[in-house]
Amino acid sequence: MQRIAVLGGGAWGTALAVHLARLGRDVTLWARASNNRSGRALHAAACVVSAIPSHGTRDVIRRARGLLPPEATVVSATKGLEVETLLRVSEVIEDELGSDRPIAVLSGPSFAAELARGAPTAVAVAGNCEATVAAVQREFRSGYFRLYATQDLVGVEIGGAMKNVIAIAAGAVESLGLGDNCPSALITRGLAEISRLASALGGQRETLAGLSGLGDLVLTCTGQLSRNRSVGIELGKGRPLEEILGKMRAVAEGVRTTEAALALGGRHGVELPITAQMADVLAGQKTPRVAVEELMLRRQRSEVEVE
Ligand SMILES: NC(=O)C1=CN([C@@H]2O[C@H](COP(=O)(O)OP(=O)(O)OC[C@H]3O[C@@H](n4cnc5c(N)ncnc54)[C@H](O)[C@@H]3O)[C@@H](O)[C@H]2O)C=CC1
Ligand SMILES: O=C(CO)COP(=O)(O)O
Repeated sequence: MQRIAVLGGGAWGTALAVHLARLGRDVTLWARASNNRSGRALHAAACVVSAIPSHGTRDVIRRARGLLPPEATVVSATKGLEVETLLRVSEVIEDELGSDRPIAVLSGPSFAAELARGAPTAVAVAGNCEATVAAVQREFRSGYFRLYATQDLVGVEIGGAMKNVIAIAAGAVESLGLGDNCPSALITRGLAEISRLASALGGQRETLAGLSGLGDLVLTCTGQLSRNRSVGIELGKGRPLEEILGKMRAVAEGVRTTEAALALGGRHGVELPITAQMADVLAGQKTPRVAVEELMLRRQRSEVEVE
């Protein structure tokens, strides 16, 4: 798997390309403004890493389809859901490239800037076939990058997508200056909510206790580099969403994922109280303070759910 093409010239695509180049892989980075040479590099790729934001993935993969060798592995590094279809990103890729295509998903606590400078980082890798997962584990690992294998695509992708929703909430709570109890409760009940949705979709609850669940949730809810958390911080200051997003150059996936996750929960009869409150906050229908009050006054219940 020496020849690798990375789709997406944003922070994450660039960090992964830098990492892979450091490992001696023959890497081409495809960004929106790329020329034909980068397009042609897809012909020779043994592996294609997709780090396009979720809303652009289908279009980019569709355009790359004719250029990709049939056996090339596609590794999704995107964290989100397709709003129009409520599909996970690996499902979007499969939809476009067919179910025979080897597909893997990389997700876990991994700020792009930290991977780019070689800070120790561990992630989960899931896939539709064991050999594909093992190959990605082997090809991407380094002294500072470690990959844990799993077959649970659903758990890994729902964990990666949903943590961004809770991170926006964590940022908002931080802005309100409510102390340390409240963010801790938010992370814990956020994880319960993510696990509930993943489980209803066929994922394993244990996956959500791992790197692409608890691990990434803690990082994104508390890390200074998180864009999603920073959106929440600004919302907590009373700024309207359009103004916040208008000033941001990078993608905050949690904004779109909130709507998609809520719809997915509705479709599968899964209650997502924090996500539902965040949807109202993002729509400007409620302040973060009112959302916290309403969450606190919900009917009290057992902590552990019996399925
Ligand atoms: N930045 C990070 O630390 C990490 C990001 N991710 C995930 O990676 C994905 C990409 O994030 P970043 O690279 O950080 O975003 P970014 O905001 O830094 O860059 C996004 C890139 O995608 C391109 N783009 C935007 N819309 C597009 C479209 N419709 N079609 C084609 N290209 C489009 C932009 O031109 C830009 O090059 C997201 O799903 C994010 O959640 C995952 C792990 C870490
Ligand atoms: O996914 C990430 C870290 O694992 C990056 O989070 P943000 O998109 O909130 O910056």
